[in-house]
Amino acid sequence: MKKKWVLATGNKGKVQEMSELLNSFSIEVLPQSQFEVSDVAETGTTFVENAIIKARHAAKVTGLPAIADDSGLEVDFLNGQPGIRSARFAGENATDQENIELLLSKLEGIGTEQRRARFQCVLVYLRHELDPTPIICQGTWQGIITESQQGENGFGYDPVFWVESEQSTSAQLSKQRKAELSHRGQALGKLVELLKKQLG
Ligand SMILES: O=P(O)(O)OP(=O)(O)OP(=O)(O)OC[C@H]1O[C@@H](n2cnc3c(O)ncnc32)[C@H](O)[C@@H]1O
Ligand SMILES: [Mg+2]
Repeated sequence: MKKKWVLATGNKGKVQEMSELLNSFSIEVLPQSQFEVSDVAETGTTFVENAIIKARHAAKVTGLPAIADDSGLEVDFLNGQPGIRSARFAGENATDQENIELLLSKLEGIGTEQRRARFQCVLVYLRHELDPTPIICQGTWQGIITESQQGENGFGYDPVFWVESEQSTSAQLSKQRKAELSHRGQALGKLVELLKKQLG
């Protein structure tokens, strides 16, 4: 029987982006919704702290190894905001749409240079709740915040994240292309390499 791990996220977009690659191992990586893991308060001040908090919580509740993602958008004009607060930029239970609208309103009249931004992603793997040596991987993706929304793919801020090399927003990229370029794709690639070594 395949071993099971838990993917410690409540975000369906992340589950989509991470499941396929992670499940190419001899391990089944299942989203935390299948184990009734509740969302946990993200009380850290860094992506890495929050990723550990989420992975540890899921490992504790399920008794299984856990992988978590903490990610967000840093905008130059906003001195790196919304950062770790990206999911809650427009309030605790804000929708993607509300967060995007708040971001565009804060950048009204601001030129391209100051609209530069980057997505950050930190992935954490814990073998168990009290694992003292988590595996930690990071990825960064540069872009520019557009003035209006374009594209239907992805989630979060993808419709306003302009990727210069592709001359499109992240929401106009295919799933495959986003995975090749994105912060999460980069972090995941590194994690998979390290896991392969660890699993032999
Ligand atoms: O905490 P979990 O349950 O994993 O789900 P979440 O959506 O709350 O995730 P985070 O706390 O890590 O917040 C990350 C936010 O940053 C944004 N974000 C992260 N990666 C993104 C991506 O690939 N495309 C667009 N927006 C992204 C998006 O708004 C996310 O909600
Ligand atoms: Mg969150």
